[in-house]
Amino acid sequence: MASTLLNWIIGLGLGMGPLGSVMHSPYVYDSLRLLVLGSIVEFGRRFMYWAMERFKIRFSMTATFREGDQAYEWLMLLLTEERVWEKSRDFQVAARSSQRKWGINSTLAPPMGPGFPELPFPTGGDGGQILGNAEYVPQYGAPHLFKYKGYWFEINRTQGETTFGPYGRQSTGGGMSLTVYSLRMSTLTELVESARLLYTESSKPRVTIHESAAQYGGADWSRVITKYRRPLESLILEEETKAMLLADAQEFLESGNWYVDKGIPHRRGYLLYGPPGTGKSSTIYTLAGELGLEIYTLSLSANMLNDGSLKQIVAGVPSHSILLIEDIDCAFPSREDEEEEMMTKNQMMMNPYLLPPPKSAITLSGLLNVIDGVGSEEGRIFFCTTNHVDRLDPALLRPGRIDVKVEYKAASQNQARDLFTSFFTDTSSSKSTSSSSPSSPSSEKAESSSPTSPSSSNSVQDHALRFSQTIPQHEFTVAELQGYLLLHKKDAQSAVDNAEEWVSEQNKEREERKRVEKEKKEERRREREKLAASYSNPYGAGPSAPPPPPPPPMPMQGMSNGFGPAAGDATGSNVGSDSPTENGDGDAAPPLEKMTNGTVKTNGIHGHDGEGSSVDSPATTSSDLPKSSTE
Ligand SMILES: Nc1ncnc2c1ncn2[C@@H]1O[C@H](COP(=O)(O)OP(=O)(O)OP(=O)(O)O)[C@@H](O)[C@H]1O
Repeated sequence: MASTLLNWIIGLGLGMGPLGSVMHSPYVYDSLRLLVLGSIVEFGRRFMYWAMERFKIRFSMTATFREGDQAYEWLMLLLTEERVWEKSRDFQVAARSSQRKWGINSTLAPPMGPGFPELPFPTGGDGGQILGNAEYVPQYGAPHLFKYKGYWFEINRTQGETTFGPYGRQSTGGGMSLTVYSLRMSTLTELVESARLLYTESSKPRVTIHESAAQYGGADWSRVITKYRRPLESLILEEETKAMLLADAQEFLESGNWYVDKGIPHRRGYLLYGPPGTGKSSTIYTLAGELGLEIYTLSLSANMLNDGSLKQIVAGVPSHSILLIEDIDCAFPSREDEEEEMMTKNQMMMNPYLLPPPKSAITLSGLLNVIDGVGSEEGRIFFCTTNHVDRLDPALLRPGRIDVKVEYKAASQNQARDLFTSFFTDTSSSKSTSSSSPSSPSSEKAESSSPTSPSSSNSVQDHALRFSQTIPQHEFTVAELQGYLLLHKKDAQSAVDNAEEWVSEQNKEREERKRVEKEKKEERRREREKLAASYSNPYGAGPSAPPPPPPPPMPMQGMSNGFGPAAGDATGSNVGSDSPTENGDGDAAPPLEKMTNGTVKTNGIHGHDGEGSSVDSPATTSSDLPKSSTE
């Protein structure tokens, strides 16, 4: 029938026109038959494609999940659990790390290695076992079909985008598009809800930390790290401080309706301040584990960050999560930073080929707007940490932005004792049953959970007491003491015996560090003075005039951007590495433009003398507050 039709069409064509006789050649005839046949097949193919598309639109739904959003993580876990990727043939293999990658053998359960329980290894599509030290991440190039609860789903990778907007280059991660062949919306929502419940359940033993991709020019939270939940009792702080923080955050999360009724933004801000290594970050990770919240952490020193991108990134933090800005003082330049900046400016005036140091472009008002906007998401907790509270602007510290302030100090002798006890008390066998009630003292818990005999437990207590007596009050941080105890982790006796010597060595090292630091400061001061003199007298007149500046170097190959000095160039490295990052304490803190350099009066900040942390919370009554320690 089809052949007759084909012959008829061709015959019609051949019978007509002046070339009719030529066309009667069998070669031409066969070629034409092929051409017509090909056209019919192609038409049929296109028609089928068109019909399929119409069918898809009519009888399916498509949902897109963007990388960096929590829903994307839920979906990826569900797909991994459902072993959707196992038929993949294109993998990227990476060593396992705390960064979450969603390989086919990914899991939210404990990782592999000594001390961790053994995991059932998944098998590949061909039944071969997948060993657990590497992550096999499918490239998701091809669409995958899978069946879930009786419905067919199709999953496809969507590519990320890079856009150039008013705030510069911004890239968003890719994502997944999920097509479900069903007319019921509930098929999709049920899958998403199951994925969410699975995620919530599986992530309980861990704390999830989302890092902003700002330093790579991204505006999302696509880098995800997971850490083990830290038991509250392993945090060596005053019991009241731990209990207060936990109770305050819990109370806040439970009273969402109250905030709505009163028209107050449902937001709570906490500032943890004090020297490095005193447990500020550890406190936040521990609280996040206790409260079952995920952390979204952001560093203001990321070079690509500006007011616009900061706002966009923070807007992507979901409700019921913690926004953490570490080292918030980065946004407030110190006096040294400003002097360094001035020096760099002077150098640049004398040598126009010098590059300005890289700077973040966040303004104080931009930062405050973002913090105020944190409350627009329901139930968001905002934490910030700093080592230099005196640099913070009072506008940042006002209640409503920062509601609770906690001061961290170097370890007290009580903390040294508790640290020692927790270090040398074996709690491994009771880990699974340990509760985390905030109010019970850590030493009590350590004793009750210890499998050691009462006599060995007593000896740990005795050693702990002796150890704490050798550690001077508030001179060493918990991190430093932890570093020392790690050297003697198998021998409590030697930890006690060597403590005195360690303390005196540390003191000597500190003295030496102070001396070097002082010399460096002095050197920088002299350089500044020299530069200031040459700037005010650029022609070198007068007896004390500095030598004229060297001629500007010609742009050369290997220069950082074709205009600036080459890497390793003496002047260039001075600008690039020394001035913007080193403040007086040797901390990395690049100065940020357009920031006011307000000095905070810390009269609202209170301290405990005998312990390593203290609290100042407008929420607590004045009788709850420890006495004021500093002005
Ligand atoms: N109070 C503490 N209780 C238990 N561990 C602590 C405490 N303080 C410090 N540590 C230990 O010291 C290390 C560093 O602590 P952490 O990062 O919390 O300090 P930090 O105050 O946030 O420092 P930085 O200001 O540099 O971020 C961690 O390994 C942590 O286990």
